[in-house]
This record gives sequence, structure tokens and C-alpha cells, in this order.
Amino acid sequence: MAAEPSPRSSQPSKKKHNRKRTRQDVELERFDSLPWNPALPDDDPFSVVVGTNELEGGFLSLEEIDEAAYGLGIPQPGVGNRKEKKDKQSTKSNKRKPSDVDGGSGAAEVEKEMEEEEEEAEADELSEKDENLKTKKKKKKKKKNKKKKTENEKENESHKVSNGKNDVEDELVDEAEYYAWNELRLHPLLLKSIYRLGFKEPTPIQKACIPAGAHQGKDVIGAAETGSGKTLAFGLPILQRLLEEQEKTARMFEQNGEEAERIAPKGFLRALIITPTRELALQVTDHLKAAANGIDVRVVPIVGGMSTEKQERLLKKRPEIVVGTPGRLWELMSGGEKHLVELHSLSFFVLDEADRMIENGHFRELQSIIDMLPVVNSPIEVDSQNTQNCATVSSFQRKKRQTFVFSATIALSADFRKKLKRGSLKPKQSLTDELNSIEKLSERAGMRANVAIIDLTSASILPDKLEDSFIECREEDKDAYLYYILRVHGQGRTIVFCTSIAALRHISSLLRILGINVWTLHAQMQQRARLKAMDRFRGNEHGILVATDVVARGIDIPGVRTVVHYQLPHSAEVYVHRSGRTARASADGCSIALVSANETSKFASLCKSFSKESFQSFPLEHSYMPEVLKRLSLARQIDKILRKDSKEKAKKSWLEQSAESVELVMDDYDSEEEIVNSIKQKKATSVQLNKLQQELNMLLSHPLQPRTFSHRYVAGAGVSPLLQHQFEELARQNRPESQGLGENKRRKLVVFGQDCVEPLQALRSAGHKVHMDGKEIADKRRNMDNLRKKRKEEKKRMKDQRRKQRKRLKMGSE
Ligand SMILES: Nc1ncnc2c1ncn2[C@@H]1O[C@H](COP(=O)(O)OP(=O)(O)OP(=O)(O)O)[C@@H](O)[C@H]1O
Repeated sequence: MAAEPSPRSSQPSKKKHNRKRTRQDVELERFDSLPWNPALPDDDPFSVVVGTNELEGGFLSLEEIDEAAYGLGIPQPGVGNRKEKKDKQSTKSNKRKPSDVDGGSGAAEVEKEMEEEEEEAEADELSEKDENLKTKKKKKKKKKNKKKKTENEKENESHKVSNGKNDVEDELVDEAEYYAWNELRLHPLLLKSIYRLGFKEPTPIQKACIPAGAHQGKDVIGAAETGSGKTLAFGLPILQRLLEEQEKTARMFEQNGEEAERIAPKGFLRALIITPTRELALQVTDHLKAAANGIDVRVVPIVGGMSTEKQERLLKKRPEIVVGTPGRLWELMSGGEKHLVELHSLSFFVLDEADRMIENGHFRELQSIIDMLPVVNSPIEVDSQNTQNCATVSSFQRKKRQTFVFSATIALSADFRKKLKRGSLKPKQSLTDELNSIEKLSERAGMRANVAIIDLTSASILPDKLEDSFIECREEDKDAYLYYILRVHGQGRTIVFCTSIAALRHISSLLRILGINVWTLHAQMQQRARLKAMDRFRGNEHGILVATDVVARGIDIPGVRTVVHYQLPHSAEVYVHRSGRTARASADGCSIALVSANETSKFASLCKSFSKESFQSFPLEHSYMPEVLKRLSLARQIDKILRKDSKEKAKKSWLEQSAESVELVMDDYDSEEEIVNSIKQKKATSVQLNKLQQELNMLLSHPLQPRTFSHRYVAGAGVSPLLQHQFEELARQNRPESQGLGENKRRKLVVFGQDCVEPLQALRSAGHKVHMDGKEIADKRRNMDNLRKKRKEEKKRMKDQRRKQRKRLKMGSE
């Protein structure tokens, strides 16, 4: 019997607006009206009730799926029938959307709220000290809100306009392009979301994980290159299964008249997704919300830096999916937060960037979280444990928990693979064991036998379209090369990675003095500042972010064209993740490693780790370097003075604060002479600072030019496209032929191409490709060592010879 689709999730919504129906509306409605087959077997293989269907996997076995029922009506490739209107914004469902529940705009909203709450908290603090300031802040906030409102209104208007325009233009979309999704037998509502997101076909990892995770109900260990769509590879199976469950509940309600709430009570935590960083948790939340658009599933982030009130507000909605960082999650769970400790209904446990979790600072909390999860894999244990613990949850909701472990760099031992195959894993074997490997972590999380291991990483692990390059230089020249890269090849978004916060502070300060606007991001920053930096970087297509490895994993910012490794990472895995911030989703990208002499062996072993052909030497135009070094020398001097000054100020204020805290009156013990000297010194420093600044400003006011620069040549690096165009126009006017002058007449003006291209372009157009692989570097090093050894031996031999000669002479004279 074909039951009616669930009124909650699959009923097409009635349109309020009486606007002209677009072709996409028709197509999206077609998704709604598909004969989705909710005739699921009652003997749910995922139910823990003993004696149920032994099929591994979801509610449906593959055979039970009626292909036609899942068909989108999208024609077979080659059958023709193109012409589909793409109007992503036009169809708005009247259904309750999860994002509506959470306040409307995903993690971005959470970020904004977090910012506002922190501002409020700051304002409150200040209120005790300064009432006026508080009023000012509030006024500022009101102004900000008003501005935001106007911006939103404007945006809405522009949407309306663009929608109207789309109606007229009737943009064409090839229906057959989406055909590949059909094979994955996803719920029409999910397909609708995918259609809206414009993802024409599943990525290979999605293709491999969705059948295993969504239809066979398997645990999945997934590895694929960075930017290959792993989030949806675990996200879509979760949403699919939750949707299936909703369908089934509705069907049982229709058939037996059983109360839906009694069959499957709502408001329990169904999926817990853990990520190593806050930024990643917010990003995954946004991504899942976009995929769950129009589906009655709530996704919320729980991360450090979030205010308690906001957190409570989010959890009060009793979301089905929580995405969080281990620290904050454990803090709440250990504190007994109701929604997070009712884990009997948890059906999905996900570790994103799993290998990062075993690193210091994460695994203890993670271990505690895992220990809190109920053991659900043995039916007997489940019966005895969970049924008692939770009378409110029916067997319908108590499924075998699925565990998903994902990363771009998971390395599993052959022994562990064998164990997984044999099914000899024992969850939570020894509670005293530390989770210091991905294997123990998976075992402990209750990974079941016959897990699907989907490893799509090629031997090189690095994305195909990533161009790896390096610059060999002295440690003290790294700043100069970084400045060169940013100034001469500064197009597109760039992330500069440092291993230490000290190095990050050093280069960001230097670059700012040199007039390059950079944003910084590291773990010691306040959450508000972290989010702000990320937001601003996202908002600027030529933005530069200087960051530590906190940004290395998972962060997905489109248009990052270049990654610079200012300091080499500690491991090849981190190199993969850092470089993976570019060349995402089949885009191009380039990575440049600055390699100093004491990093060569590290670099050689890095090269050896990837079976990529070779790393290219980054093409450098050395004639720029004298000018670069001149600027850098001034910037360093300025930086030194500023640092000294701020250090003194910090020391002074620390002394004053300490004295104040113990109610000490600070006496000025300096003699008059000392005071006069100090004032003189300050004046001299200030004069020197001004002089240096003026000198630097003079240099910065001209575009960076190579040493051979002649003023007859007017264009060059740092010239804006507009200026470049004007120069070209000027050159055209000055050309001898346009002035009727002879060919041999000397040109007054010569324009050469603007150097400000992106590093990738520079790499590709470099005629002189110098390849250097690990072997080459190691050989070079070995040769150097041999040479040194030979020289030493030669020296020693000469010394011995001289000594013997002296001895002989001495003996002769005697
Ligand atoms: N099927 C698809 N087609 C096109 N783009 C997709 C598809 N699936 C995901 N994407 C996009 O690809 C980008 C990378 O996805 P995602 O962040 O999930 O990659 P990842 O494999 O998790 O990367 P990392 O290993 O760095 O965390 C995102 O911008 C996402 O929107």
C-alpha cells in the first residue's frame, strides 16, 4: 500500500505569492510530488530488538528500493531534453525550516550573536565603571542593528530584482547534469537541497560513502583528499536516515493510528559530530543546515567561546544534530546538560578530522565523551542498559549506532584493517587505555564489524590540481621572500602558515608596517576576534590571513589561491591539511614552502612522503630583492622601536596594576637627572621613528620595481589594473606608428606587463622550471657533507704534513 507522504517532511508547501511560476518551481515541485516509497519493512534491521532482520544497514535493503520511485524524472544522459530554469532563490517552502527554529541564518547567525553577546557582556562590565560609555555602546549597537536591517532590506530587494530578472532571462540548466545523484537513491527532499546548492554530481567520496552509510547502515572510515566533500559524505547519510525514520513514523501513524510521539518521541539527540576546531564546527553546521534546508531536522553548533545563554537557548530547542568541539561538549556533558547526556537515542557518532583528535589537547575530553556513549552493539547489553535507562524511548528509535570517522590523512595499520574485517574489535575494552591512535579511538567508539573503509587518497594524498613549490633561503631572508611573494604575486586569497605564535606576531607586525593589510588567527585569540578575522578574510578576494595550524584543517574558504608555509609544519599530515586550504573542490591552487638551511632535511622527508613527481622551485625575479631588502630593513628598525616601546608600556602598567592590587602607593624613585635622560631618550626615539617612517613611506609610495628599473618604463609590480590600462593607453598614443614617426625612432614610453599576478600563474608561466624532489635535496645535502668532509680531511693531511716537515727540519738541525 502506498501511504501518503509525511505531512511534516514531504508535503509540498502551498505558495503564498501569486507570482509567475518559473521552470525551476515546477522542477522543485516535481521533487515534492515524487512517489517516494515509504513502504519500509516493519522489521527494522536497525532496531535493537532481538530477532529482527539481520540485514546490515538501514531500513531498506537495496533490493527493496523501487528505482522508479526514486527517479527524479531527470532524463538519462544523452537523451537530450535540456533547458531547465535555474532559479535557486525563487522557491521558498512554507514549511518550518530548521534554520527558522534557530533564528534563521545558520552558524553565521551564531557567530554574529556570539559577537553581540560578547559586546553586551563588555558593555555590562563597563556599566559599573562608566555609565556613559555603556549608553554610547548601546547607541552604537542600535545604529549597527539599524544598518544591518537596512542592508538586509537592500539585499532582499536585490534578490527580488534578480529573481525577476531570472524570470525574464530563463537561464538554462542541463537537467541531465544532476543525473549522477539519482544512483545514490537519496530522498527527494535531499535531492532538492543538492539541486539548490548546485552540486551537479556527487564527489567520489560521496559516491562511495552514501550507499554504505545511508543504505547499508555501515560504519564508515573515510579518507579522501582535502576539499573533496567529506562533510556531505557523512552528512547526507545522516539526513537520509533521519528522513526515512520520519517517513516511517508517519506511515505507522497512518496505518495503525498509533500516536507518532509514542512511536518515535521527538527532541532527542540523534547525531553527535565532533570536530577539532571551533571554526570547523561552525562551518560543518552551516554546511549541514544548507543540505537540510526544508527538512525538519535541527542542527546546532556547540563550541568554546559561545556564551552560556546562547548555548542554553540552542540546546533548549532539543536539536537532532549537534556539532561541537570536544572541550565545550565535555564541559557540558560532565555538567549533566540534559540534551547532551540523554544518549540512548544517539544513532550517529561522527569524528571529523579524526586524526587531529588524538593529538594532545583533545583526546582526554574525547575519551570521556566516548566513555559516556551507551554500548549499543550487543543487543543483550542494549536491552539491559538502555531500556532501563530510558523508558521514554521506544525500540523504534534505539538503533545500532553508526560511527563515521573521516579525515584526509587517516593511516590505518594493516593489522587494524584485518581486525576490522574479522570483526574482532571490542568496544571499550579497557577504560584505562589512552586513545593515542585512530585505531583505539575507533575501537573505543564502538566501531562495528564489517565497517566500510573507503580510502580514496592516492599515493600522493595531495590534490591533483595543487602545485607544490618551494624557495630555499636563509632563515633571516624568509621575511623578504614572503614580502616579495605578497607584493609581486599578491593576487587572490593567501594564507600564510606559521608553526609558532611568536613567528605569526613577528611577520604580521612587519607586513603591517610595510603597508600590507593582514588578518591573524591563532588559538590564543578571543573567539570574537577569531570569528572577525575569518569573516574579514572571507570578505576580501585578495585577503591575506596569517595563521597557525588552528586553520590548517577543514576550513573551507573558496578562492584561496595560495598557501605559504612560512615555517615548515611538524609532520607531512599537517602539510597536507595546510596546503589543502587551496585547490579545493577541483579548483587550482599553489603552495609555497619557505625552506631554510636547517629545515632541508625536514623538507626532504616531506618530499619523500608524497609520491608526487616533484616540488617546483618557485620562480624568483632576483632583481626585486635589493628594493625588497631596503624596505624590510626600515620596517625591521621601526618594528624594533615599536616593540621596545610597547614592552616598556606593558611592564609599567603591570607594575602599576600589581601595586594597585596590593594597595601600594607607587613612589617615583627616579632622580631628576634620570627623568631628564629618559625624556631625552624618548624624544630621540620618536624623532628616529618619524625619520624611518618617512623614509619607508617614500619607498612604499612607489610600486616595487626591479633593480633594472628605468623611469622610461612606467608600469610594473603593484600597479593597479586601472593604472595599467591608462599606461597602455598612453603608450599607444606615444607609439611611433601612431604619431607617424619612423620605426627606428626611439619610443618615449615603454609599458611592460604588470607583475602583480598570482603565484600559481607565476609558477605556470615560469619558463625555467627547476624541479627539486626529495632525492635531489638529499643528494645535494650528501654532496655538501662529502665536500665538507673532504676539505676537513685535506686540512688535516696538510697539517700533518707540515708537522712532519717541521719535525724533520728540527731533527736535521740537531
Ligand atoms: N558534490 C559536490 N559538488 C561540488 N561541490 C561540492 C560537492 N560536495 C561538496 N562540495 C563543496 O566542496 C567544498 C569542500 O567540501 P568539504 O569542506 O566537505 O571538503 P572536505 O573533504 O571535508 O575537506 P577537508 O579535508 O579540508 O576538511 C565545499 O565548499 C563544498 O560546498
